[in-house]
Amino acid sequence: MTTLHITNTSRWFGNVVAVNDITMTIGPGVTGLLGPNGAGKSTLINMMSGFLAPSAGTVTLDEKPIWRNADCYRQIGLVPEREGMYDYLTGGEFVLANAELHQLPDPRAAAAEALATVEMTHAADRRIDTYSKGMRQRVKMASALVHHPSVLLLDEPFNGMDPRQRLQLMDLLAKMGDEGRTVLFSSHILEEVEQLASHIEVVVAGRHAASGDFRKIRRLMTDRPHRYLIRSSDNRALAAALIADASTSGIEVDVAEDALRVQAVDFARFTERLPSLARERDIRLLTVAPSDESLENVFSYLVGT
Ligand SMILES: Nc1ncnc2c1ncn2[C@@H]1O[C@H](COP(=O)(O)OP(=O)(O)OP(=O)(O)O)[C@@H](O)[C@H]1O
Repeated sequence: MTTLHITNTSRWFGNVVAVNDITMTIGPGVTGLLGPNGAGKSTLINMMSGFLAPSAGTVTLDEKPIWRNADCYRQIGLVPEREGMYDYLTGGEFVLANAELHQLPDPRAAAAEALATVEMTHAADRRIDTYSKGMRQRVKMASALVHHPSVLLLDEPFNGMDPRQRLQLMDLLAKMGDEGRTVLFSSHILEEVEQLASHIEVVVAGRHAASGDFRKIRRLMTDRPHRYLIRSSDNRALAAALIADASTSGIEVDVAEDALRVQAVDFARFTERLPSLARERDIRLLTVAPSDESLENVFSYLVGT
């Protein structure tokens, strides 16, 4: 069993605080690290993989600090977000180089096995600059897996993959999680995380926003107050009906937009009541659009900013 502990960890770059006093534990199975762009996910992953020292706090693997600890590196595989590959090598040579760096007893066999795991054997002798983005991603994955690490860290691994490649990678990660490996992947796409990880850690603006079961956190997100932009055949009559209903806490008539801006406090009740309130008054609903659905807003709600 391999467990990563991040304890009161911060990392700053000059006066930018990328990670701000985060404490979390990542155990065996698949964990999703979710957060909008710039939240600090890559910085966290780089500290977990030993590429970056924490400015404060500790990052440990089974109680041992990871920074400058070669024993830990042997247990960790990293699939970085950046491309940064030697394009003039073939995929096979690239994976082999990593097998040799790890001083594996039979680097060729290990490289061949890792390439087979990601279904890249057929393209192993082609230069990396002829690969598609998805193929590059798979070769990076093979290189991270070549030494059979017990911890696999992946930074935005699904970026640029087509749906089939995405499913393949999801299956592979799920299998590794089931085998008892500690797998952590970052993403800013809720649906991606939902499909693969039952346990998630949410970071927003460098801070730890939520941790735990995906469904619990999804419910928190769904239950938050929502804002809508509504256009109808009679905005003022609809506004009067909505303000009398307990599902709504605020309404603004936006004359310029010829619309209503509505704050719904009870999401489930609001989505059920709005159509009936309109129907009862012969009002036609023309537009009902959420106006605060960006991930940043959803996440900000979780951290209470
Ligand atoms: N080497 C660096 N020097 C200066 N600032 C940095 C450095 N690395 C990261 N940052 C800053 O730290 C913050 C967090 O960045 P980080 O890349 O960890 O976020 P992220 O959640 O991975 O975002 P993305 O999904 O866009 O990669 C950002 O404000 C970023 O600009």
